[in-house]
Amino acid sequence: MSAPEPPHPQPAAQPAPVPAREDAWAAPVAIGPLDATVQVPGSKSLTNRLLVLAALAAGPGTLRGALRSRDADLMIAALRTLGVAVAEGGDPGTLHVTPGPLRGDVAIDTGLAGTVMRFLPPVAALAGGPVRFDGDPQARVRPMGPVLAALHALGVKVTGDGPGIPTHLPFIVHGTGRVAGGSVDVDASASSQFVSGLLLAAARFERGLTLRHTGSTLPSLPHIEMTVATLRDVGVHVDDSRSGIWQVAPGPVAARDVRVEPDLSNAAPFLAAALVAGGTVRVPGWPASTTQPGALVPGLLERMGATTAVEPGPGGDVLAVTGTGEIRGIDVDLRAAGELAPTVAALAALADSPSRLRGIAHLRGHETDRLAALATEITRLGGQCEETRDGLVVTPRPLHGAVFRTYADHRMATSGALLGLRVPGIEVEDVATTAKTLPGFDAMWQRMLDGTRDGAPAHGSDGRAGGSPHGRGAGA
Ligand SMILES: O=C(O)C1=C[C@@H](OP(=O)(O)O)[C@@H](O)[C@H](O)C1
Ligand SMILES: C=C(OP(=O)(O)O)C(=O)O
Repeated sequence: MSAPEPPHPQPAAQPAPVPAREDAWAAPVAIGPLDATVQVPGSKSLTNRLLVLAALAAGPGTLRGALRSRDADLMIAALRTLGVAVAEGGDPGTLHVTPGPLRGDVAIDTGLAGTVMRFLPPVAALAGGPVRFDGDPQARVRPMGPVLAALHALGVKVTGDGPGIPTHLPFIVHGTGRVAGGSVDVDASASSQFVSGLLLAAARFERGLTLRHTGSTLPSLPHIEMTVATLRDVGVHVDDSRSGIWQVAPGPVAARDVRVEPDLSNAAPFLAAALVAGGTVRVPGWPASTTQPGALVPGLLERMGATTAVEPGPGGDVLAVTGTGEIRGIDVDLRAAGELAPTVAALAALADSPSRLRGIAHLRGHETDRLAALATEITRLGGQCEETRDGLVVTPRPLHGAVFRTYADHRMATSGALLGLRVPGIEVEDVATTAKTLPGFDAMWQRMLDGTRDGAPAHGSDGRAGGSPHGRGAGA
């Protein structure tokens, strides 16, 4: 590993032990190698982009395999509030979206969803009146300024509780039914979602949009590429040939019938579990090509000691990750895939050598300050994890059980679960926070440990492995 950066100023005291809350979840310890297949629901990022595009489309469209979780349901509720009809099909993952004239004089609850708070203000600018946005207390500290300043620069009135252009929730976007569009500069170094939100609505601006990123760094580029790809899939012309500049032509958004890929970032902790416990974890439906940053998961896990294989399955490719229980430290720039940092940090705390995670200063504006949260909670378990200017340095130490605080952050909860596979006595506070993107996470985690598939026992009463071409619990 290269020389670690000097640590960011740390609190002098060790984190105090916290008493277990009644809702704390005793993370199960793995008692042997895993052999499980985990069916992961639809991608949050794709579901919420496809919902927005369906709402802006020229006619009714359908999403299949859509995520149903707090973030997705907040998006659905917000679109309904704006006058878009979203109806469930035969199963909850099928959503029929019928656009309508966008209504003003309404209020939108963003919860803690970055995709809702950053993607919908440009849509609200197309509504026929003021749209008020507010969210969870923690949402009120997430950065919003650049997207609101961009709307202001494009001629949209945006007001907050104080003077000037607001930089945080709550705020009001004063829709007039039209946005002239044109050129705008945006500093997206705090979140790629500022770019994605503006691009998603831009084809409906009269002159389209030319957006230039002005900041020194740009996180989550795959998520911007996902935005561009989903726009092109609905017939919108996007020129991204110049680095840091995106040009969206004005024009209709086509209605589509689309299938949502599984959420590869949510697959990450399950696949990482194979490194911690040893054995094999498989995720069916692994896309052959994708713009999801979770595409980096196999390579990252290989660098940390796993072997990976893509196997053909009845419902498409199955990614299989196999570990021995030995984990290697890693020095990695996670700028492109900050969502994976909590999983990598948990693995790093269990590794046999130090790790350095770089390029993720923007995680300080996620669901919580994720760098501080990870450093505090890994330290609470007896580990050593220090913040740097743009990441974390993790030095493995023997860990012990404690309450693992989650700060309303779903990915803190999944990190705690991963650590708990090896460290007895970890109690994950508020595991229900995983409902942000993965409701039922704790039951899925237990099923993975039981080696079951979709709740079915892995072994029949005769003790033989359940029938599938891939061994116990496998199959799409
Ligand atoms: O556009 C998206 O769907 C997302 C972009 C990323 O945001 P940041 O660029 O703010 O990290 C990512 O972390 C988030 O979970 C989802
Ligand atoms: C940062 C995340 O979410 P959000 O979409 O709320 O930004 C995340 O899911 O890791």
